[in-house]
Amino acid sequence: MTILDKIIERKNEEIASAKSRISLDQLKDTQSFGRSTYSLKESIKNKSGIIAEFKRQSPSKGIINNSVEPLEVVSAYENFGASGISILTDNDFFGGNFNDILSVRNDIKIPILRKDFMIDEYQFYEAKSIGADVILLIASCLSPAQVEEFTALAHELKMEVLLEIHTEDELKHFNSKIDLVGINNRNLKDFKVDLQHSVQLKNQLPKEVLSVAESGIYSLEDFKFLKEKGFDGFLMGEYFMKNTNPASAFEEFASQI
Ligand SMILES: O=P(O)(O)OC[C@@H](O)[C@@H](O)c1c[nH]c2ccccc12
Repeated sequence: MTILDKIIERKNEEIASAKSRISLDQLKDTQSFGRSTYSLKESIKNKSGIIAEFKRQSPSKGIINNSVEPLEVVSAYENFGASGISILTDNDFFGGNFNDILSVRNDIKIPILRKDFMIDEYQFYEAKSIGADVILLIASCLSPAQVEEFTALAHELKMEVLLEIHTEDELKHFNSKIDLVGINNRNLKDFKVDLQHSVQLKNQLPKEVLSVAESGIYSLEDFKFLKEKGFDGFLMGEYFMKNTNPASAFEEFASQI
């Protein structure tokens, strides 16, 4: 059983228990009041392209940073030019929770990506109710038909979709309704990072599609390499979060690009 299988198994239990507390019908009545929606497609074109991730821990790295508050970190990311914010809401494996989005959404005026393992329509209503603008769909957890169905649902709820792929085979999950395609430089099965592989995969996507390089961007050189190869967005978590002060790490990085 891979780590991804374990995460999905646990996610199914988590969703079942959430449904027993709040039914889908009840959830549908919950509005994300007081927050306008922001487009990542727009913001990626107009700013640095960096989607900075608030990430406390991960299965591959263990604890990354357990002593910073989401608002102090993500508002600095916004101020220093991030195109968007990614916030992990998976608790068991990544140490995140809904409150990490709830506690920042009224102060953040750039798109917020709810980063989780989306496998059930229930989670899309949850995402909307906590104030997310963008949803991640991971191809390796879904069928192409589910990707289509969930994309339509996200759009109905006025959220954009970032489809994450990692293999050539997963290119078949792409459809023209998808807003952005993320290519994960990290293989979720063995955690290996390969930037060249991502570039090769990107070149097989239609030219006009907005592309995001995800994970394992650990230096200015990595960033510049991927930018040169035509990526529009850059999803970066650990590089900033591993510092005692992620905000100043972001500021320094942003001043060099
Ligand atoms: O911390 P990194 O290596 O910069 O990676 C960020 C982000 O890409 C990574 O957290 C991620 C990419 N796809 C995911 C899917 C689920 C959970 C996490 C992820």
